[in-house]
Amino acid sequence: MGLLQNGQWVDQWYSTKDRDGQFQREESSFRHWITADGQPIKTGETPFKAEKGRYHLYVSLACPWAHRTLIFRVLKGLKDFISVIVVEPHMLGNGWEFAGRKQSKLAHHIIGADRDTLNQADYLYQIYQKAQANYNGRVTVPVLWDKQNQTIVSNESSEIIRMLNSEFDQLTGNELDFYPRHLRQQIDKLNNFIYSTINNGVYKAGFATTQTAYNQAYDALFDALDKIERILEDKRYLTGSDLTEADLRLFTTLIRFDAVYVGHFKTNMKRIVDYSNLQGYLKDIYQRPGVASTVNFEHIKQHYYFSHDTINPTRIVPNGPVLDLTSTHGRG
Ligand SMILES: N[C@@H](CCC(=O)N[C@@H](CS)C(=O)NCC(=O)O)C(=O)O
Repeated sequence: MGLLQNGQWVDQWYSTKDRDGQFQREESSFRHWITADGQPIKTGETPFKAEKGRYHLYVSLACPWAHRTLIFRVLKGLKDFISVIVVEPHMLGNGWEFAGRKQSKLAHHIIGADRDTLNQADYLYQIYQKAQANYNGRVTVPVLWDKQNQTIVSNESSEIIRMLNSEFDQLTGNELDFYPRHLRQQIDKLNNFIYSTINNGVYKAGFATTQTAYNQAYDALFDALDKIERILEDKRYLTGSDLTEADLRLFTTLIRFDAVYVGHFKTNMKRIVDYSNLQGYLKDIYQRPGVASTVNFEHIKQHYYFSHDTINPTRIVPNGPVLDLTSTHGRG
């Protein structure tokens, strides 16, 4: 894996040297917004109007951030409006790759990964180069691509899901609102807490290169899970009886937890199945129509165990665990 430096691909792992062994996620670079009427949210910004067939998502089925966008695409009835291409789960020397001829020898094709039939790229970094020839930074999924202007609208999942939540409603007629005005403050607060301790917290534990950095992340993560377990004691979802963005953002980490993070990232004080409220809540969301179709455990496990060879040098991908996500969730 690597990054683009002045538009050139450089194979390089995350550096934790200057931060006492702590992993820090880089800020996303493409931050434009699609709007319903095509008016940019800030004056002078490039306009991107919500239109059927104009936009495209490049995703990995393994990635929790990309997963958010896939869930919103399904729940907001956008499958016929926004197309999708899935990268291979193995992220190696060339970063994210598409299925096809030029695939590196080590990475192998996993069912469910696609060729880039839209831009004919072999690697995701070529999509970034196409959008900005001298781009500097990491090459991450998800990418929201504009077919009309041949550029990246956004590579920030938290903002992509906001656009999908509201800006296409006039076209789809789907007015489900996962970020309702009256809950925004509460959702934002939950998001901040869950992002730093849980969503990114598992990575902080897994990518730590000192015991102290790992310990800090581990403690904050399990304190946070205990807190969420208590919130879910008398509420079906985080803010009450309605599913919101905060739940969907938490879900993509919870669904990977027992399958990957417990072992690979050493977040092993407890599994999600050991928490009665969290496990029921996880199943409840998984069983919502459309959600299970966005979950691919083969891509999830292949990605983490195979790509992070500093953590798992043998690249052996475990066969287990056996997960039960379809039995009654009991959260009604
Ligand atoms: N802030 C970004 C983060 C996305 C992200 O870090 N994606 C990971 C995969 S889970 C990635 O593509 N990493 C490649 C890299 O860092 O080089 C978002 O939420 O959209």
